[in-house]
Amino acid sequence: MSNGMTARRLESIILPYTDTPQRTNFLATDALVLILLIPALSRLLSSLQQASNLPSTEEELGFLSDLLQSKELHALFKVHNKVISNGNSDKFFPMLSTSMDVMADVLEELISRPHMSEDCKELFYLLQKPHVQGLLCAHDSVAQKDYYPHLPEIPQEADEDEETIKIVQLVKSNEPLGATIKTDEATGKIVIARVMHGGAADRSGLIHVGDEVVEVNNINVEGKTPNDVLQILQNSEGTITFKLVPADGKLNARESKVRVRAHFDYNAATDPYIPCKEAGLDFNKGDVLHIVSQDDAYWWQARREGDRNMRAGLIPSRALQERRIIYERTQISKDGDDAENDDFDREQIATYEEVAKLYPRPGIYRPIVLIGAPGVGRNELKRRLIDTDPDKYKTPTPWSTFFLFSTDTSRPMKPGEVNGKEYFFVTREQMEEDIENTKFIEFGEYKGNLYGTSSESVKAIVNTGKVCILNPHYQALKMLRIPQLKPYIIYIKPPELDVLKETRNANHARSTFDVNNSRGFTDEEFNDIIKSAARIEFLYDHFFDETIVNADLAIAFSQLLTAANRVETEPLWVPASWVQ
Ligand SMILES: Nc1ncnc2c1ncn2[C@@H]1O[C@H](COP(=O)(O)OP(=O)(O)OP(=O)(O)O)[C@@H](O)[C@H]1O
Repeated sequence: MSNGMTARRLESIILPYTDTPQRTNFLATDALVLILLIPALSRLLSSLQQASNLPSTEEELGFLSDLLQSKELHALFKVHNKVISNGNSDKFFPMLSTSMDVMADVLEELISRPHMSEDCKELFYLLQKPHVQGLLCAHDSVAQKDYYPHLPEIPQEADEDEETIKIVQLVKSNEPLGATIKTDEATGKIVIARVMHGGAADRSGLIHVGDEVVEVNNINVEGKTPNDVLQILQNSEGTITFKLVPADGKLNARESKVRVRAHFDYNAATDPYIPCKEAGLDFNKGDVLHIVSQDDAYWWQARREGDRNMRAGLIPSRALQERRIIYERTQISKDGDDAENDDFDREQIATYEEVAKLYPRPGIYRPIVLIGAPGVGRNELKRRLIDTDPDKYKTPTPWSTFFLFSTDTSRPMKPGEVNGKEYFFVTREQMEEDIENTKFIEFGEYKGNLYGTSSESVKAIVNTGKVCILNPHYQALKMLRIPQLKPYIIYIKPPELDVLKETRNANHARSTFDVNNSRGFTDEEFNDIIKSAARIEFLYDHFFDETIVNADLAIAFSQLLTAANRVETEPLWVPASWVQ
């Protein structure tokens, strides 16, 4: 990737002085940080006791001295220390950090009900009590580790003639500082390039992006490179002191709440463009990421959802990743070896999709959609699922055109056929009009008649409190994946070719490529299944909520049952627009 993509901006992570000279990486290395707040306060207290000659009033000194000795302040410190030490323990880990949002969802859900049971009424009443809300709010603050003091900015108007300097003392602890430095291109000075959200520097509230580093341990860093500064840090022992010129009036912004699902794998170590590899966050396709900052157009800060590490890492922004994909595609089409793949649907560039949690709604079940290559076994799995509870799992009745009493038709309504049972019968004109108006998820023509599945039939099943199960053609996905239907999409993947052949032949599987279903699959058909599966994955894998490999039928089916159960009972990530 060249051609003016992003100039690589070199940054160095501020690493602590370590006991061992090898600095392996950002995450694994011992580090400094922790503001010497308590020792500083004790020092202040003892100097106050000796400082009768300070130019302050008796009253002011008395107040300060009382405050510092007060039981309340000491109790607060104890709580603070306890929270910090518990925060480092694996025993205590919040299940979620957004209980206020859940509460709002529950209230909204309750209020929308025409009738409320006594239990619901009590819950509704309780959740509105200020002390319950206060408790949940406090819970979320602790879960988000939002209890560090955010110190006010040094006033701009103070000492206009003098440069304001802040002195930050740090001590070694078990985590990295969570900040990077670079040489400012305009001034040539060393500045703080980035403060990682949730990292030690961020939580201290004392180090901000743009702060100029003047001295490190009394060594002036003017004219030095970031690497020289790292060297000083590495050679230092014990407490370390930074002398910083604060950046102009800014506090670190609060975290954004955006969650995205990643549609690509990312490995910072192999990314030549990341400004600081050690600060990168690796992730896999399908991971949900909490984007905590989008301040930089090219490098976002993110945490993996559910990760206990509160320090954010750098990931490529959507804009940057899209440019990379476009560039890669132009390279591929230049090489001309992938012409087959740039047809329909590849206009979509899947990078990140904003997601939110959808909570199960009693009596309203998400449709389950089985997608896969023809012949892979979707009908078989669907049939087995329906057999477990035919009252609960329903498949939509298809629509068909017919020409009643006409002599030249191929599909008259047969005697004994009931409209709405095997098919909903409709005139061709009506069906063509409905297709035009995108009322059909999928449709096709067979022997002169149109057949199709309408989104209304899916909705009808959902509205009667049943679980709708479908196995449409994969091109139907775009029509299905809409907020009104909220489907859960399971991709049924074939196993490796030899396992596919072996399992199907052992089971005397009937080929679906044969209209009469009267023979087994040929080798060519097995190959076609594998080929078309690869194509479906290439085009649509960013739509899949889950993948089940259909090797052993019993195992695949039990995975499908588990998935169906999960969809009914667990909050799951869906496109954010579905829950707004
Ligand atoms: N895991 C498996 N092991 C052995 N046989 C299987 C397995 N899964 C499905 N089969 C058999 O393979 C054949 C084709 O399966 P099925 O009809 O479910 O395919 P399909 O994906 O619905 O195909 P199409 O989309 O073309 O209708 C059936 O005879 C089925 O019993």
